[in-house]
Amino acid sequence: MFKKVSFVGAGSMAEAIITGMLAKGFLKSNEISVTNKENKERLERLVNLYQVDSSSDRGKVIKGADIVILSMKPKDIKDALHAIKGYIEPNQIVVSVLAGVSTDYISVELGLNAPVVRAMPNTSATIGCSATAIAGGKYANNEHIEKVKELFQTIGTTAVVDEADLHAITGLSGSGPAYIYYFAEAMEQAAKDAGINEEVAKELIIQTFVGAAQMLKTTKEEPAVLRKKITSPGGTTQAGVETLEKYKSQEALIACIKQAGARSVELGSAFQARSSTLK
Ligand SMILES: NC(=O)C1=CN([C@@H]2O[C@H](COP(=O)(O)OP(=O)(O)OC[C@H]3O[C@@H](n4cnc5c(N)ncnc54)[C@H](O)[C@@H]3O)[C@@H](O)[C@H]2O)C=CC1
Ligand SMILES: O=C(O)[C@@H]1CCC=N1
Repeated sequence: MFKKVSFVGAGSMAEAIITGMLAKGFLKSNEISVTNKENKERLERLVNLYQVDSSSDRGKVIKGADIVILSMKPKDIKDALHAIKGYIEPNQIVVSVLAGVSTDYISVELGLNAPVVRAMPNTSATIGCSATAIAGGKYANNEHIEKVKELFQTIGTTAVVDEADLHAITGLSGSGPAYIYYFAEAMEQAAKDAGINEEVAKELIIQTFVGAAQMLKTTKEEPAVLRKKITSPGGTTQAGVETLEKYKSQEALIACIKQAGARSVELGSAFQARSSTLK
């Protein structure tokens, strides 16, 4: 069991994970400790909403934690690592949810052989529905990975992957909910254009997403097979999908996911360059 989990960075991803862990009763509020950079309001928000412990004293936040979760933006990682490296205790697992930044970079900047594990969750963690990919760095053994898995299982499903795959996975399931919301926005606009009551449209759209996701999960049928079952020859679905094809929508979505993965590589390579100049 965990005694304490600490967050360095108190933004939306930290909040999503905290909400999920508390909702599952994985930890009590006072077993979660959070620190942030300058944004005091963010810290206050988390303290007021979730009664977690917080401090601007990084040593205090990190002390006694089983897991220290790094949850700042990639641009802030170097400063953050330098500010905490003096406080990391032996056997503490350092978990990074940052897009692109490698475990090697984190180990080099920390200057420690601490076990570093990367996790790529998504914001559905807020309601216990994240899809989290997990990869261990060179100092992380199976036991460390299992512990991190245990934590992230409280906020959804987990999959242990090779670190090299995390770039593509970040573009797929880390950013993934945003693509679904983008699609939902388009459906809302189409309903509005058709003069459908906003509340009615919202409910219909949400249930359409939930139902389709449940169909994929429950029937385990291929998406293309499920789609064909809806598509009557010469019917409405065919007319709709043909329009999607006219706009090359599938190509656009594939390019979108690849581009997001490529951005993760780009973010990561900037950090690789910096760490190797330090060696
Ligand atoms: N938002 C998302 O859907 C997902 C985000 N991520 C990753 O999570 C990380 C955080 O993303 P968000 O929570 O969306 O960002 P955010 O901007 O909401 O939060 C980042 C927080 O880190 C704090 N911070 C900056 N420098 C710091 C330092 N030196 N020490 C302590 N705290 C510091 C900032 O004050 C801010 O509150 C990013 O690296 C992102 O790649 C991963 C998966 C999904
Ligand atoms: O947009 C980003 O960079 C982060 C990583 C995955 C989701 N959000």
